[in-house]
Amino acid sequence: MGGSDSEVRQVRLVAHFPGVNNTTVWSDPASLSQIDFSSFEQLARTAERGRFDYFFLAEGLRLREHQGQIHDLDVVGRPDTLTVLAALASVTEHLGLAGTLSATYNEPYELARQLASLDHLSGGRAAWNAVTSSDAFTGENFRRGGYLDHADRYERAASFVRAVRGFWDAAGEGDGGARTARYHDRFFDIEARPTLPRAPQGRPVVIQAGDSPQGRDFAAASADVIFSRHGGFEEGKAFYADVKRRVRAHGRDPESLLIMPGVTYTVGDTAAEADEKALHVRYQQVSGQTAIRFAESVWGRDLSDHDPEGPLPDLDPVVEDTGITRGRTRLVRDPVATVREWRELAEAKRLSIRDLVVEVSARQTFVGTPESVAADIVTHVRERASDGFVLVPHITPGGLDDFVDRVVPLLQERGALRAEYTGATLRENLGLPPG
Ligand SMILES: Cc1cc2nc3c(=O)[nH]c(=O)nc-3n(C[C@H](O)[C@H](O)[C@H](O)COP(=O)(O)O)c2cc1C
Repeated sequence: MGGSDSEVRQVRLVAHFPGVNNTTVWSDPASLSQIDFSSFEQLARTAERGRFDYFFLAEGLRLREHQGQIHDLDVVGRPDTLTVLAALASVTEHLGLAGTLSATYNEPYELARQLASLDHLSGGRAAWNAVTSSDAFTGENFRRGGYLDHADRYERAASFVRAVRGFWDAAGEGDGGARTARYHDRFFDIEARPTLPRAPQGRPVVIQAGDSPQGRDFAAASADVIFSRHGGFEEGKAFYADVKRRVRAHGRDPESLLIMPGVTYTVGDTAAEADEKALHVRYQQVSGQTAIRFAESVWGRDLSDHDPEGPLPDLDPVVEDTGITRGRTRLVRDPVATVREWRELAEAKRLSIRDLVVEVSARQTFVGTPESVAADIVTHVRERASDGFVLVPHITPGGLDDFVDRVVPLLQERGALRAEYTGATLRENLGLPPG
């Protein structure tokens, strides 16, 4: 991508269909169903109008729980990833279609076949976010696969991705258009021939999301794209440098792995208006009840008798895994240190529980006028804090409209975003080497 330093580096853009958490302001009348196809279609069409690289679905294979009850402060439930993407293939032409599918709970042959099918149906636009899935209780839904330790999940994922790629490669080779691919290791014992011809991309695009050293190495060894949480400028630069170093250590061209942090944004006519809007959105995202549940997940205790508009609980967190909140991907690793930091912050800024949760959990990455947001995005990519962004809107499904109408044209004027799609496949549009 990018080319010489005098050229403007191209910004890669991804539209994240909002998940079932409180990033979306579900109480806003503009927020519609997270299940109806019309919502997926609207967001995908908007992304394609904005010349985004791909549309992206996260996945949760079990409903979130809090204190043994379904966590129902936001919306609950979402349809199957591949089914939605297949339907979207018929209402879009160029947009990539990326689905999160767990390497812990699926089977390589089946998934390789499903992704190859999506690649055929969409004319070369399929992508797979190969996650390991982080919570043991999801494993209860999959008795056969069960749950694995963190390190085992990455070992299985590496073996899984190798097998999936092997099946993609075995298509179109050998007698009758396919050769037998064999995988025998600790996790798999498979000998199979693909049932489809070679996919248009050969190998559909593989994305990785996982932040530990093992996760980063897994991506450095085998992914085309990383979906990260490091959207801020300095943390983004540190993450970018770390991952590209790992990519080089695996003997790969650093440009062959794209780093795409998830970010949120608010645009306004003036900087002051954008700041005001952003703060308003944050308090809508974090209701009093949401703040208490968030605090409970860190303290590991019932805090329902606390006033969200009052001071932080004068209690120590319960350190052992109480399972009070299950099914979130973002868990605090060290509750004692986190609570200590929060106490200091709350005292210094005189924050209530709700103010504190707003402060630590829901800050938008880009806030400003369309001009300043476009300039910030170009700066992040130029300075290698990222190769682009996964935009997570706070309204479902219309939340990308203002970005596409107001920021995209400015990125195009600066030469940082394509005016038209030029590649035949997602891989080509992303500027990745052939699969
Ligand atoms: C940005 C990001 C997004 C993720 N999205 C999902 C998801 O949609 N579904 C899922 O099952 N796991 C998801 N995960 C979980 C990871 O696959 C992984 O299991 C978890 O982060 C633990 O690995 P780590 O210690 O390497 O981060 C996500 C992780 C990250 C960092």
